[in-house]
Amino acid sequence: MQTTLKIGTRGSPLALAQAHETQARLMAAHGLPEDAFEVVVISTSGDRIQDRPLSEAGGKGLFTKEIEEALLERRIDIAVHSSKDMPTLLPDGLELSAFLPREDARDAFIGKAAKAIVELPQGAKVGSSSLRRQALIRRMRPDLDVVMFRGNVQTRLRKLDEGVADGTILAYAGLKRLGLEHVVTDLMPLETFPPAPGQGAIGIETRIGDGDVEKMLTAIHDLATGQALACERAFLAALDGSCRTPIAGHATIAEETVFFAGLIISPDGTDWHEVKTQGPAGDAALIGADAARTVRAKAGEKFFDGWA
Ligand SMILES: NCc1[nH]cc(CCC(=O)O)c1CC(=O)O
Repeated sequence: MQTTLKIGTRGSPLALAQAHETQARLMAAHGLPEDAFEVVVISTSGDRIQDRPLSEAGGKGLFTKEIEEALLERRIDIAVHSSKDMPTLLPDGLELSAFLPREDARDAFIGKAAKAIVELPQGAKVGSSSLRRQALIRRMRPDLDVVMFRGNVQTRLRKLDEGVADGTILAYAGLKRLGLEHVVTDLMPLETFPPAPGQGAIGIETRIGDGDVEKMLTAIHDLATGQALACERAFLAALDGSCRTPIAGHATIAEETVFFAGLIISPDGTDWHEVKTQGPAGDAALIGADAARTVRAKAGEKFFDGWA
């Protein structure tokens, strides 16, 4: 009997679904039994903080710190994450070494009476705590009342039932992975409501130089998703850190070409700058970083004043 591969994950229903999807793909790719793996649940600060927006509590990294410590201390062998929640800079010694084939990257609207944002009456309440979603909602419908909304899908659906809000927006990918796509009443177009960099892609973090684990992951790595993510994460990295601006970015790969669309938008949704670009998929990271320079130049440094 061989040693088990320890898969580290948060304990939320979505995180567990992602860990189990990773396990299932590894089992299928290598003909391994279920007990060749152990799913190790790790609680993170992001799971414990429920009373304020994560952007206020420290933002990215809140869902990953404790899991990365476990990885570095060899209590786990791989860490399964929502790529969207991953900081652009990882701790020394760790890397994102594989991505599973991306799910639908779009945001989904869940409405109660109104089935789409355009159908909401004047002044209706839409719940979201994501800076990007808040800004994009305000851009579409400045009249709406954007209210702070956190918690898992079940909590949010209950809040909708209780009338705390008339609608909310969540990642379609997460809802699908939870088998909850039936609650979706509308899908937001990529062009007018672009997703967060990394949305819909499961990323697997490992210790740099862990050859056995890397070899194992090669069989389940999706090349196109990896290239798209390299582009989106380079875009984010080149903008991040210097500002807390809502950022959207989405790359697709076709015929060895990466197509990227990125957006930065003021939190009130009144000012935004877009970039659209393409290039060889092998240069995905360069193209993402270049797109960040382009959009930053378009916006001017003044754009970042006030919320930087
Ligand atoms: N920050 C929470 C988070 N991280 C990843 C997802 C969804 C799954 C994904 O994007 O892969 C979600 C929930 C949401 O945005 O609805």
